[in-house]
Amino acid sequence: MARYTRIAGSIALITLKNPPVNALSAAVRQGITDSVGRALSDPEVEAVVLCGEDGKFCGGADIKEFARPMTGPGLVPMIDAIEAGEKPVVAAIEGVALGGGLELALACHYRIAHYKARLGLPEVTLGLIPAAGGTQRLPRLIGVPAALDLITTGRHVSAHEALKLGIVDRVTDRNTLELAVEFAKSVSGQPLAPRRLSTRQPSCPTDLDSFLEGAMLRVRQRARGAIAPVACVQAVRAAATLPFSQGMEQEKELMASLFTSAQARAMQYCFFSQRTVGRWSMPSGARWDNSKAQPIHKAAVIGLGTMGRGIAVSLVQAGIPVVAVEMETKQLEVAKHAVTSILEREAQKRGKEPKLGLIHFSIDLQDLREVDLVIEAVFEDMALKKQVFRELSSVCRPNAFLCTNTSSLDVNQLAAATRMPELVVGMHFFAPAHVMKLLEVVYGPRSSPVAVATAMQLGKRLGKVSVAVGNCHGFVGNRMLMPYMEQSVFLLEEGATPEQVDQALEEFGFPMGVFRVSDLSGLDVGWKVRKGLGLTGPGVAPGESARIRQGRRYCPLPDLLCKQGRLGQKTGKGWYLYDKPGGRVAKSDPWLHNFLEEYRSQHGLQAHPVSQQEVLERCLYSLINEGFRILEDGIAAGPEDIDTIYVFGYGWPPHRGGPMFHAGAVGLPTVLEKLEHYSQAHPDIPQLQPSSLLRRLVTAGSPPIHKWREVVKTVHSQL
Ligand SMILES: CC/C=C\C=C\CC(=O)SCCNC(=O)CCNC(=O)[C@H](O)C(C)(C)COP(=O)(O)OP(=O)(O)OC[C@H]1O[C@@H](n2cnc3c(N)ncnc32)[C@H](O)[C@@H]1OP(=O)(O)O
Repeated sequence: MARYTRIAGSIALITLKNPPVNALSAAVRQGITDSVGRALSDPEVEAVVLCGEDGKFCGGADIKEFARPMTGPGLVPMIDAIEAGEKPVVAAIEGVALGGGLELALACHYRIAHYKARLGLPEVTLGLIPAAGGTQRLPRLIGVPAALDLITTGRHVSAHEALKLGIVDRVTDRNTLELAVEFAKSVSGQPLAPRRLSTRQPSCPTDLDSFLEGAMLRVRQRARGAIAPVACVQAVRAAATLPFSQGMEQEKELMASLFTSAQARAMQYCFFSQRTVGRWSMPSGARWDNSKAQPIHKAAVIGLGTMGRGIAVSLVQAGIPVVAVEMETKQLEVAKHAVTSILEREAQKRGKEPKLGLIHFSIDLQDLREVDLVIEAVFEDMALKKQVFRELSSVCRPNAFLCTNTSSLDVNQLAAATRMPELVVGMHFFAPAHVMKLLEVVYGPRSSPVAVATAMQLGKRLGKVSVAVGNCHGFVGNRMLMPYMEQSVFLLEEGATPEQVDQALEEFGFPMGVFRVSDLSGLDVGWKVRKGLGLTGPGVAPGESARIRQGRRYCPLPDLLCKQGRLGQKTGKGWYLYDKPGGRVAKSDPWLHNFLEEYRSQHGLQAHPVSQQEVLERCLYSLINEGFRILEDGIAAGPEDIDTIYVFGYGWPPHRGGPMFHAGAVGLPTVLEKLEHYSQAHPDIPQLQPSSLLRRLVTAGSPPIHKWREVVKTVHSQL
């Protein structure tokens, strides 16, 4: 709803009231419409101030209403009525003005923002365009190039940037409402026509056509198949080339095609999933709302390789004092230089001073005596990590939390090396750790709820999307990646090329195919893991066939490349060829194609054409199948957790919702049928055998994804 009050004699104050973000629900739209009508018709009212309750202007349209039939007044007529009114309306923006919230503010004649406010049109991130006039008014206010940037990226801007761009008229560190009321009084009676954005001409680059063509090209490349960013460019083109009313018509048509699209549904599911994972739970019954996080006043990072440096930077940027530890002076100096330059570069990007005073570099573990939490980020080696944990356990305060940054190692084994195993959790960061949004918080059987709550809370402070997961090899993300990667190399044995597999995956929407990713991260990473698992190297039983391990199909191709020193970009060759070691541009490598042919003939393998469909089905459905097993095992609390991990950490295209959402969208019976088909064709690949949870879900009539947890619960209760 909206509250109407009269203040300072002649000012009508309309306050949006719909916690937690004052979203524009039907009741709020009705309240605004009624209040604006009342203010305009009251002769004693000279001007109107519009604000949001509880220091938040407005978080936009109520996304929860999108799935229901529309009721109440429309957003567009409500907004148009404000702009057309004969009394000045001033938006007093605190907190956020996002999406429909900013569109509402753009219809006001003046905008005053608190310096901490954030503004933006993030509709594109929900698979939509700003269709309450946002695509038509913003270009008329700040020009086509700046508006196009904000609308196609959906990025939020600070109040100061909004002032520079011309979105707001004033920024204040005072009481925004008081200033807005003073301001409203001062502009009362002044002509309103120049303040109505719908009547303005947008400022366009002189070479508008080539500018828009270039923008469309860039947006298509970045969009990876998403349709909303393309529609954003089309709508802004309409603003630049058509009168306002025709632009509004185009905006409406474009929105109509997006609103009910599968992509919009997927992206809105991602939005809510990201919030769902914050309400974490553990099989023990510990949950986000019954477990209290401890405050972290000071932290430490042990091991300043690539991961440790990124983690230290994240902590400092979040304002947390850090002790950064390396084992030797020389390594410490190199790391110190690297961390300092990242901090300086990042601060410069944000127009701030680097918080260099917050970090203390040391080679002395005794410096950890005062810290509340340690993140160990040494080399991925169990014996080494155990040694570090033993030392930490004797040096740190008894109640200090000990976290390991590991991508697959057993958190429980590390916990066992300490005096307080309940204070040990995994914090699986993704490289580069100060950039990537995902954090897997891994609890072992002995991790206490308070340790999990503290790590989750810390993740939030670092600006991460944190997902609590159980302890198993590879946790959620990497465990699901294993069958996916295995299928990709099996497909090479059967006749595909890395180029074909990558192209299929990139057309699906991944930023990079599996082989290009492997070249980027280094083939030796997986080689080491496979050695650890006894799949290659000295751990393999003598006489075991090259293509069978532990009774199932194995592909030695990645190991063979590693043995030849083809480790990917760093050695200038891997699955592709690069112009030099460290080169970034992947080229097809005739050597590799010959090598694959020789390999197939050596092993008596008949190459056959592999279709794009087969690549996608085998790679993606094997990954999804593992996701079902993870749910069954209770490693992830729900499909939203898995999907959030994949969207934020593994490049899964958000417009496809995540792997589990995708399975639901394709249809669970189809996924099951395809897995059965491939499993029969390849009985030596157990990962293709459909999981029992998938079968159960299909038997239960393939319920919608938000009901899967109930089916998982019945599985667990029967165990
Ligand atoms: C013809 C026109 C038809 C449609 C027009 C659509 C235009 C639009 O306006 S689309 C919506 C655009 N707005 C957004 O995309 C903003 C989304 N929200 C956010 O980015 C954030 O929530 C935030 C506003 C920046 C606040 O962040 P934070 O303080 O971290 O809180 P959260 O945990 O994210 O959110 C708290 C709580 O509020 C719910 N929520 C947030 N925004 C909306 C919304 N627009 N509609 C409905 N609900 C919203 C969110 O889900 C959380 O709910 P929980 O139940 O607590 O999980």
